[in-house]
Amino acid sequence: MTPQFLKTMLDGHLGQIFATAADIEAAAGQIARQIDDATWQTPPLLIGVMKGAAQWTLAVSQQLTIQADLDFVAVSSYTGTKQSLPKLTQAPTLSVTNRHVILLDEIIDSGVTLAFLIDWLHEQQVASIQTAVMVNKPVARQRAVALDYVGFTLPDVWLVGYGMDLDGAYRNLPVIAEYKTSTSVSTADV
Ligand SMILES: O=P(O)(O)OC[C@H]1O[C@H](OP(=O)(O)OP(=O)(O)O)[C@H](O)[C@@H]1O
Ligand SMILES: Nc1nc2[nH]cnc2c(=O)[nH]1
Repeated sequence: MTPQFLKTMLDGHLGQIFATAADIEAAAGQIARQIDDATWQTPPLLIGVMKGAAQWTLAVSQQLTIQADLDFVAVSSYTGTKQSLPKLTQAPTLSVTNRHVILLDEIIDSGVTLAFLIDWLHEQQVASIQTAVMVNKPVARQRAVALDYVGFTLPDVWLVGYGMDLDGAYRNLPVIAEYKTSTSVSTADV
């Protein structure tokens, strides 16, 4: 049974629900355990990629039991479902030089955003970079990016919820859901 409010909010565009809030918290917890168990010469610096990665960054960072620093960058490259060149609209406030950075993003799709940020972090002379993504959509990859921690690997459909948007909407949905660009009326899931 799909909560009625999701159907109402997405108004005929709701497709498959791939993960609930509980599934996402559990995936974030497993990743936090792996980060806990890794060997760190200095506390890692977690950097969330705003806006979309806000929820994911907190889900992972709040389940860590080791000391870690937390910061954010803002990058924007999508208007609707169309991508343009990524722009760094906000740099981290902490110094990243010589830091062991964990980049957290809620989704990797073409890979252009994370590849751009990884290049930028190398220019700032970080000590190391790891990546932790909530969703890996590998089908349309254009830039290869090494993924250290992955929550869910999903098909090539437009996703919304848990930070993922369509023109700014739906980020607050507590699930990862498919947004169908063509509307359909179904009674199967009522
Ligand atoms: O792998 P890619 O194809 O580059 O896509 C991934 C990026 O797309 C979204 O960013 P968006 O530009 O929509 O900004 P947002 O975080 O503000 O939603 C998302 O937050 C990722 O950062
Ligand atoms: N919201 C959202 N942002 C993306 N950026 C790249 N792929 C996606 C996607 O499927 N959904």
